[in-house]
Amino acid sequence: MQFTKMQGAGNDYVYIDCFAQPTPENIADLAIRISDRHFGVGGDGLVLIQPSEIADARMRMFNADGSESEMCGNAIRCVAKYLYDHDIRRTPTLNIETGVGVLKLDLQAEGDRVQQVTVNMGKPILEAAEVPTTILPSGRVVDEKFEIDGHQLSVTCVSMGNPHCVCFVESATDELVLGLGPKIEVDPRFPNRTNVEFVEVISRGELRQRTWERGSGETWACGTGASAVCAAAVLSGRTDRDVLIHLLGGDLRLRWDEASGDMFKTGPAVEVFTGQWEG
Ligand SMILES: N[C@H](CCC[C@H](N)C(=O)O)C(=O)O
Repeated sequence: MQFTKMQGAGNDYVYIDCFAQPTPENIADLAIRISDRHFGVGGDGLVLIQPSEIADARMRMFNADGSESEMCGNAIRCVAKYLYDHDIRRTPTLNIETGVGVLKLDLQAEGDRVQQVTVNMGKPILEAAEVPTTILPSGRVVDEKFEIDGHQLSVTCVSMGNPHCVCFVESATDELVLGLGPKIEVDPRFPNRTNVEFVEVISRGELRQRTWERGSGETWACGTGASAVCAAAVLSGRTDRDVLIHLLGGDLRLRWDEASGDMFKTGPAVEVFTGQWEG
C-alpha cells in the first residue's frame, strides 16, 4: 500500500490516497502500527483521503492510538495540498467533507505547488450544553475553575467538532504539558476524553501554545486546538480577533470573524516523502 508522509507546522501524519487505491481494512489497527516511530512509518496518526459524494474529497483522521477524531486542522491543509499537487482537484478553493461537515479551503500556491492553506474551520462551540464532549458546569465555560492533581487551573472548554480544554498559564512547562496533560485528557469530566492546550499570552495579537492531544500525546502543532485557543483568548478578553500562534513546529494565523462567527486558520502544508507500506 502506497502512503505519503506530510506535515503541517510539524504535526505529521501518514496519508493514504484512497482515490488511487482501496480504503484499507482494520483502519484503527493500521493507524497504531503505521504511526509507531520505531516499528512503523512514524507520525501523529493516519489520514485517509477519500472520494466524496458531497464535496471534492472526504478526510478521515485517526490518532496514533487508533481513535478516530471528528476533525484535524493541520491535516486538512495537507489533504488540500495533496489533492492540488497530485492533480486530483487542481482548483484554488476546495470543499472537504469531515466529521464536522463540509469545510471550505483557500489554497495559496507558488508555481504548481501549494505552500499554505486558509481553512474556514466553522463556528467554535462554546456553550457547555452544546459541547457534548465537555461537561464542565453549565453556561459559557470561560475561565472555569478546574482542579486536578492538586493544581488549580482556569480552563475554557471549546469544541471545534473535537473537544479542547484551553488553559492560560504563565509558562507552558513540561510539568504541565507532559505531567497534567495526560491526566486532563482522560479526566471523567470529559466523557470522550479531550485535547489540552497550555497557552502563554505574549500580546493581544500573539500567543504561544503547547498541546497534549487526545490519542497522540504532545504534538508539535494542533490546528483545531489553535482555533479553540483563539476563541478562548478572545472570549476571555486576552486577545483581539486576529492572532498569531507560535507552536513547537511553526506558526498558525487565526482570525475569528465577527460578522460570520466563523474561525479562519492559515498555515503551511508540506509533503515530506512517499513510500510503500509492507506492514
Ligand atoms: N487529537 C485530535 C485530532 C487531531 C487534532 C490536531 N492534530 C489538529 O491539527 O487539529 C482529537 O482526537 O480530537
